[in-house]
Amino acid sequence: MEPVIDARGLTHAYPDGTTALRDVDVTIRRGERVAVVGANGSGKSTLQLALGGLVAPSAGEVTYFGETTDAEAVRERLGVLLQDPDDYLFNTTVREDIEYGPAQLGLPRERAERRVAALADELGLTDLLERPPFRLSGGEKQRAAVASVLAFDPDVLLLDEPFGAVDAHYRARIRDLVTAHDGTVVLFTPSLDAVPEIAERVVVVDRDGTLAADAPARDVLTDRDLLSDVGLRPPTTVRLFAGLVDDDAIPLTVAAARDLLDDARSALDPQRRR
Ligand SMILES: Nc1ncnc2c1ncn2[C@@H]1O[C@H](COP(=O)(O)OP(=O)(O)OP(=O)(O)O)[C@@H](O)[C@H]1O
Repeated sequence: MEPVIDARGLTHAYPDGTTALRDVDVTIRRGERVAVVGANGSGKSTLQLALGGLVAPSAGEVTYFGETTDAEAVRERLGVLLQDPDDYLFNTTVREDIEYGPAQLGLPRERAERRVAALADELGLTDLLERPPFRLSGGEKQRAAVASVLAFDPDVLLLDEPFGAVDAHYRARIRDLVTAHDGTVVLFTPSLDAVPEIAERVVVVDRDGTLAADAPARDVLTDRDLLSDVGLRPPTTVRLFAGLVDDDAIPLTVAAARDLLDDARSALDPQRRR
């Protein structure tokens, strides 16, 4: 598949001299679902800003859709969810915030309204649409911010911590919306539990802002030494099953873990053996 974002030699130092990224090469291809993981302060958000064209890196270059290095030219194809929901919610009502993207794209009013209504329903925002965004709880704000990015159906989603403040119910809803997204998804997160259900490939940012790995999700998520070196904890299922089963049989999701335990129980219980 062709690259939708291709970054070469990205290095970024903030004005105070903090170097957040060092010589990062990463290619995101059409339709891929990639997680970028790393400890707090490793440089994930800086990488998201650089890939999303919201920060000009000190060195290196990002090419979009094999066509251009000008992020502004492809702005409406990139859905960038920043870490802080307050960065999105600036209109008078939640409805206006979610409608903003489709309106900018010139989507016919009726289609935009249908899309906003469907997302509001999915994310439990229907009764909150006429409220000023600053009168929302933390989780509600996060859900509204996610809705405002999904509303314009961008080709590429770059999502920094979309699950941060939300409860388990809406975490699952957001995960389902993201996995159903018919495009490319890059998820930036310091927590690996949500990764297996979303990403097939994982990019690991080390604490010094270099890349420590870029490999299939299973290889990274079961590599306890690598994760420990970069200051990350393996997903819960990996911590539970590591050493009990072969690495390539470790379940990465709760559903896979349940299946494995159920099979083990059937094997142990003569009544249930077929
Ligand atoms: N505006 C800024 N000015 C100076 N340093 C910054 C700025 N923003 C981030 N940094 C520093 O750059 C490094 C990388 O930060 P970044 O926010 O990219 O990390 P992160 O991996 O997203 O962290 P977290 O998991 O905590 O969100 C950190 O050392 C951070 O303190």
